[in-house]
Amino acid sequence: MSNQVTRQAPILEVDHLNVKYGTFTAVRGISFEVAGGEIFGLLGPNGAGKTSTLSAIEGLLKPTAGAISVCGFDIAAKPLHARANMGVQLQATSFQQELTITEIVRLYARIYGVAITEDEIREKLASINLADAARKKIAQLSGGQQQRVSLLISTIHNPRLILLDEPTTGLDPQSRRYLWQRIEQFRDLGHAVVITTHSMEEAEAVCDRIAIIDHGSIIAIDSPAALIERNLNNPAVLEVVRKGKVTLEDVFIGLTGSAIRS
Ligand SMILES: Nc1ncnc2c1ncn2[C@@H]1O[C@H](COP(=O)(O)OP(=O)(O)OP(=O)(O)O)[C@@H](O)[C@H]1O
Repeated sequence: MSNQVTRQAPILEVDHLNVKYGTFTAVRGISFEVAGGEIFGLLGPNGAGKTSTLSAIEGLLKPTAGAISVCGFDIAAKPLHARANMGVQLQATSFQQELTITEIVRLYARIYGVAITEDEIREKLASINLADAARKKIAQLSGGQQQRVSLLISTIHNPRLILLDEPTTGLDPQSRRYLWQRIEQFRDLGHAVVITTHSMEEAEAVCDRIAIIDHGSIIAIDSPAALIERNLNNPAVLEVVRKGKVTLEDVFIGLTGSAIRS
C-alpha cells in the first residue's frame, strides 16, 4: 500500500468466480477485491488460472459461476459501463502494424471517445520518452518502448481499473524500472491496478497485495511482506530456502510445490 494514499472503496470485486473449459475447471471459487490506490498481483504457476481470471474480468470469457463488478457495475448486467472503467494492456502484435505510433494513439483515443489534440498526442509520447519515435511503426520499437506505448493506450481513457498481463516480461532492468514507476504513478493517483507476473522480484517491488493462485484457487492472499513473515517457520518453505533468508519465491515454491507444471 502506498504511504501517501488511504485505501479506498473497492474498484474491482470478484466474487466466487468459476471458469470452466468444457468439463475442466480452470478457476474455482476465486474471490478478491482491489481498491483504488492499490497494485494487486496475481501470481501462480503456469496453468494456475491467472489469464482465465483476467479474461473473465475483461468480459472476454463468460464465467460459469460467480460475479464480477467494476466500479459497482456488474460485468454481466452492465458490460459497457464496466468496460468503460477498465483499461487492458494489449500485446504489441494486437496493434495495427501499418500505422505510426502517433496514428495508433489517435485511433485509440477516438475508439475510447477521448478528445485529443495533436499537441496532446505529442505531449503524451514525450511523457513516455518516445517523442522521437512519433513517426515509427510499432514493430520498429524495442520491447520496452512497445510496452510503454501499450500502457499509454490502455490508460488513454483514464480508467479506474488497469489490467496488466505480464507487462514487463523480457524487458531489461531499466525498462522494467521505468514501467514500475509508471504503474506506481497510476496507483498513487488512486487507480486500481491488477498485474500478473511470474517475477517474485516484481511482485515484491510493486505489489501492495498479492494472491497466489494454484489449480484455480487462491491459496494465499496478503502483502508480500506479510506472506513472508507468516511463512518464516513453515517447514515446506524452509525446505526450499536457497540463501538462508526466506524470500517471496521461497514462499511461492513452498506453497505451490516444486513440481514443474505442464
Ligand atoms: N481455451 C481453453 N480451452 C481449454 N483449456 C484452457 C483454455 N484456456 C486455458 N485453459 C486451461 O485452463 C488452465 C488455466 O489456464 P490459464 O491460461 O488461465 O493459466 P495461467 O495461470 O494464466 O498460466 P500461464 O502462467 O501459463 O499463463 C490451464 O490448465 C489451461 O490449459
